[in-house]
Formats: sequence, C-alpha cells, structure tokens
Amino acid sequence: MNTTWIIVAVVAVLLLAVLALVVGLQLRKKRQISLSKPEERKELTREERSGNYQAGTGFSFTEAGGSATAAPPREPLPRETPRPAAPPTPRMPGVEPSAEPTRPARPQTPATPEEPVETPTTAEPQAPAAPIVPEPDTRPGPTDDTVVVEPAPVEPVVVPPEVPDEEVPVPTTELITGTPATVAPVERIDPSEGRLDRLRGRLARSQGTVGQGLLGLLGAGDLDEDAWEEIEDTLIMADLGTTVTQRVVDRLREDIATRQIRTEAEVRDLLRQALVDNLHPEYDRSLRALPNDGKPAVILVVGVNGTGKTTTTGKLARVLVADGRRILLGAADTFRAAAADQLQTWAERVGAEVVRGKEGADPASVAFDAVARGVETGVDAVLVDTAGRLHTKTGLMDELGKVKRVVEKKTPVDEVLLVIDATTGQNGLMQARVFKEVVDITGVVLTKLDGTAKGGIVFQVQHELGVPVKLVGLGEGADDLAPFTPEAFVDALLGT
Ligand SMILES: Nc1nc2c(ncn2[C@@H]2O[C@H](COP(=O)(O)OP(=O)(O)OP(=O)(O)O)[C@@H](O)[C@H]2O)c(=O)[nH]1
Repeated sequence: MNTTWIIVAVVAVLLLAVLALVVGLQLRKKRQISLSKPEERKELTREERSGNYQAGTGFSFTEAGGSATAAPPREPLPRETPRPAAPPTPRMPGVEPSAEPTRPARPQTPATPEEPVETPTTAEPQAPAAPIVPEPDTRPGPTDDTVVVEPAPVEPVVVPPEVPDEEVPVPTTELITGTPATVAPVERIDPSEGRLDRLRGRLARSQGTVGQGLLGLLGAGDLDEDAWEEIEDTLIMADLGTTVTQRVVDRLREDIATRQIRTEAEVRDLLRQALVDNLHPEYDRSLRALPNDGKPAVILVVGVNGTGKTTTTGKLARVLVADGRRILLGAADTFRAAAADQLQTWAERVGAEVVRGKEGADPASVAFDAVARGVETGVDAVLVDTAGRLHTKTGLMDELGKVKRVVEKKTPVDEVLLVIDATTGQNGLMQARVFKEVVDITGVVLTKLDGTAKGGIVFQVQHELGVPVKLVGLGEGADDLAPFTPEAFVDALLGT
C-alpha cells in the first residue's frame, strides 16, 4: 500500500514538473515577438538610401501680430497623427538655383567661441557697455553707432529714437543713410516651394546610423528584452533623451503586442508613427513674417556662437524676397565686425537694406534703429541678427533680454528664433532652456543637420520646452534652408 502511494506521489510530482516546464516555455515564447521577413525584400532606390528628406511643402508665413509668445502648451499626444493640411504655397517666380554667397572665411568653432567679455551683471548695460574697446575709427564717413547700408547710398537723414526711455540708448547723432527703395536682387534665388525635395539626401548620415540601427533591430526577428534595450540605447544615442525614448519604446511594445504585428513592414510603420507623434505634428510651425496693420513683422535671430545665426538670417531673407517681400536686415552683432559684413553681403545679394552698428556699439540701439527704419520705410519684415552668446554668461543673456525689450518699445517682436547647431546634441537643450527664459523663444532653427548622425535633439527641445522647430539648415549653400515637417524628418531618419 505504502509503495503504491509513493509511486503515485512521484508520478504526480513528475507531472507537475512537466506542466511547469511547459507553462514556462509558453510564457517565454509569448514575450518574444518573431517577425516574419517579407518574402522578397524590395531593393531600395538610390534616392531612398540617400536620406529622403522630402516633404513637398513650401514655407508657411503668417501675419505678424501681438508679442511673441512661446508655442501653445503641450497637449497629450494623439495616438493617430492627423496629417496636417499642406501650408499655402507661396508665390514664387520660376527661378534657378543660385551659387553660394561668398563670406569672410573664419574658423567654425561653435564650442569655443570668440566670446565677448562679459558685461557686469549688476546693472543693465548702458549704451555702449562695450564688451570690447573699439579700435579708433580711421575710416572716412559717419562716426555714429548705427548706419543703414544700401547698394546705392544717398543723402543722410537724421532719425532720432522715438521712445524716450532710460533703457533706449539715446545716441547723440543717429546717422542713417540711404533711401527706403530696395533694388532688385543681384542673383536668382531658389524657389522656396518643394525645397525639401531638392535637399533630399542631406540627412544621409543620420539615416546611416539611427534609422538603419533601429530597423535592423526591429526587423531581426525575436524582440526579447535585450533587443528592446538595444532599441532604447539607439534612440538615446541619437539624442532623443530618456523621456522621449521611453515613450517611443513603450508605445512600440504596446502596439506590437496588441496589434498582432508580425511583419517587418508593419513594425516599420509603427516605429515611424511613434516617432512622428513624438515630434508634435500639431504645433503651428508657420513663421510670423508678414506685415500686419501696416507694420513690419519683426524677427529676432538668437543663439550661441557659431550656430549659424547670420547664415540663417541671410537664407531666410532670400526665401522672403523670393516670395515677393520687402525686407530689412538689422546687424545687431556689434561684437564681430565680420558678422555685420557677412549680413551685408547677404543683404546686397537680395537687394535689401541693412542697418548695422559699428563694432562695440550697443546692440539694443542698433536693433531699435533697424526696426524703426523698417517701420518708417514700410518693409514687410525686419530680420535682426544678434551676436552669438553663451547661454551660461548671465551678462550677455541680460543684454539679449534688453535687445528684445528695447525693440518692443517700437513694435512687438513677432518671432524669436533660436538657432541650434544639431551637431552639439544635448547642449542644444540646455541652450534652449536658458534662451527661452530670457527672450521667450517662439521657434527653433536646427542647423547643420546635414553634418550629424544625430538630430534627435529636435524631439527633446520640442517635448520639454513646447517650442516648435520651424526651420532646418541642411547645408552651407544660400538656399539650404527648409521648413521643418515631422513626417519628412522621420522619413529621413528612417531612410524610408
Ligand atoms: N553644414 C552646414 N553649415 C552651416 C549651416 N548653417 C550654417 N552653417 C555654417 O556654420 C558656420 C557659422 O555660421 P554663422 O552664420 O557665421 O554663425 P553665427 O551663429 O552667426 O556665428 P556668430 O555670429 O559668431 O555667433 C558657417 O561656416 C556657416 O556656413 C548648415 O545648415 N549646414
């Protein structure tokens, strides 16, 4: 009897062990997702391999109006992205690509900038609280702080600042030369419409690492914990940051589990959608660059040294001129004379006036004069290029705040565009945080996307600050500026 019971017990234990083993194996299998490879993998075309940053849209400009404020508060991400309506197609003459403008050669050292000596932080900088002592001016002509330069200068006129305010520097003589009439552009400008199409391939390097890495992992077959960890690492390496990375991965895991996804193509679609949705396609990315109520739109271009502010200002001027707009450029970078020269070259090429200050002049004064001049001459937009400044230097950031406040004594600032160099990665986010606090940025221009294997900083800046990326720089060429669209960016990233 006893022996029988023992045999029964042993058999029962054995049965239980086998059962546990089977259940364990089933559970493990469930956690792994096997993707079936498509029967025949379609060979990518050359264009598809080359980055594919290709939205067929043009730039979107809207009327100026009211003070520049940051983007609308973030809302919860929609699960399905509604395709945004195509922005209105700008008026464009049929023109041909132009050559790149000549500019003074200078070393490109964004990380270690030629930075002005910081002004004292205790008091608001007074007129010319010059960071450097200007060289004695031996040139003939005006000795004042601000001049307007035109292709064909005429009789000088005196234009005093209109707003008596202690913060508005009151120069003794403010000399402005030139007439408001602009001349025809000296060169042809690339049409702005469909520009992304023509710039396809510039993100090839990004695609090479991020896109191929992710799709390689997702398409490899079993998606176990190790694979998900690798996917996370790839996203973090691409500068998406931990929060956005987690959101993307969680979303992917959930979708793959609940939607019975089994093919590589389906996973690719899910990845694309998760990335696009995390780029806030709902944000308004139009530029307030059109006049309102007879007053020009005012755009301030800010950022740290060497990110591409002057180049972006020049490129944007070209887009607006190509769109039939009259613009005026303000060279409020009074620290680096070459920057004002550079802007003047851009202005000459598009036939725009430029108001520039002498080296060491108060940038707020120059910016004010530029805007006053633009209002007086009835241009459509005034683009003010400011000096590069490290976000860590309080004095310089205070100076920038003053520039905006002073300009607003004359007319509201409609856009404050922060130019971020995409190659600087995480640092770009820190810059954005500080600049947003000081001047309430309304949009980001992400430059040098053509030269980086990352670019994921777009996700972080938008996610954390709620500020839309509005434009991207995709090269040094005069027309290598394009509107930012989330779908095109993700397609370029994934190489689809
Ligand atoms: N590859 C590439 N280079 C760019 C892009 N945008 C600007 N650059 C280059 O970056 C360098 C710096 O550009 P600038 O426009 O002088 O930069 P900045 O911010 O005005 O410089 P500071 O006035 O010194 O602060 C130049 O060599 C530009 O040609 C871009 O989108 N792609």
